[in-house]
Amino acid sequence: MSQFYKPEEEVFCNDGREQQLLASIQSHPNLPSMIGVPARILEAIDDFGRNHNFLMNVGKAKGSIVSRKIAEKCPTTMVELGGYIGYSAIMFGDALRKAGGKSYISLEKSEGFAAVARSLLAIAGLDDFVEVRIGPCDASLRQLRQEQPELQIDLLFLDHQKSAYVYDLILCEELCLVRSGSLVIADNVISPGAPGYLEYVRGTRAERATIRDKIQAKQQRPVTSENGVVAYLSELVASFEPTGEPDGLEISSAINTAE
Ligand SMILES: C[S@@+](CC[C@H](N)C(=O)[O-])C[C@H]1O[C@@H](n2cnc3c(N)ncnc32)[C@H](O)[C@@H]1O
Repeated sequence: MSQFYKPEEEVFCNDGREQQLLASIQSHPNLPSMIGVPARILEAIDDFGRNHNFLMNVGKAKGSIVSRKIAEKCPTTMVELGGYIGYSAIMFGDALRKAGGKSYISLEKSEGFAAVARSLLAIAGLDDFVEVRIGPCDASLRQLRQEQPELQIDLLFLDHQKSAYVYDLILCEELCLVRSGSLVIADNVISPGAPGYLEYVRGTRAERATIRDKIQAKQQRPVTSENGVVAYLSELVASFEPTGEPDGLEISSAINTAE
């Protein structure tokens, strides 16, 4: 049996595999031992990815790096952009709950994927801790800000459309959801890559202001001040996709250099 997921092919999601995954877990002979045990559900999802069909999950290698960061930082609130079938929400929701966190919010635009995620989170016993919100994440982020004016995202996990990372991070800054003290972790910065995002988080203050101005003008968004995020201390942590392909996470701490 391979240790890696099946390779990613041209069609890599939304062809019924997500519902097959859920059905395979719901009819699994070991289902009783998975109920309320996140690690066992993750193992069953990984089994499906190895033996049946590729799934675009963060996977064990990169996931354990993020879980360690959660244990170190003990965030109160964590938000992920791009939840898919709930693999990262199960892994990181479990880590966050163990670290004493209060809330994990998973933003997913597809109703079908979100439905699978909610079912798997319920089996894992995390449905009262992880909230799955359906819709494009920019709209969900605005909605979150309206509902919770004081909310700060302590740990933001970016794992949706790679070209949207930079737009949505800037939106989080504009909404003061990401501010000094927040940690931002971006997946897939090597494969398939997110060059515009890396340019932003690794840029100087002036370079970041130029990128922000361009985006705000292009999207006709109101130009806002920096909200205290003056710089990111950013590092690439090399790792692997669940298929075995090299990849990496960009881990960026938002800091206020005036502090
Ligand atoms: C790579 S998958 C996420 C994998 C998940 N984080 C995990 O590791 O288990 C990317 C997901 O982002 C979702 N997505 C893409 N663009 C989005 C957007 N603008 N808002 C919300 N979700 C989005 C896709 O539907 C897909 O489910």
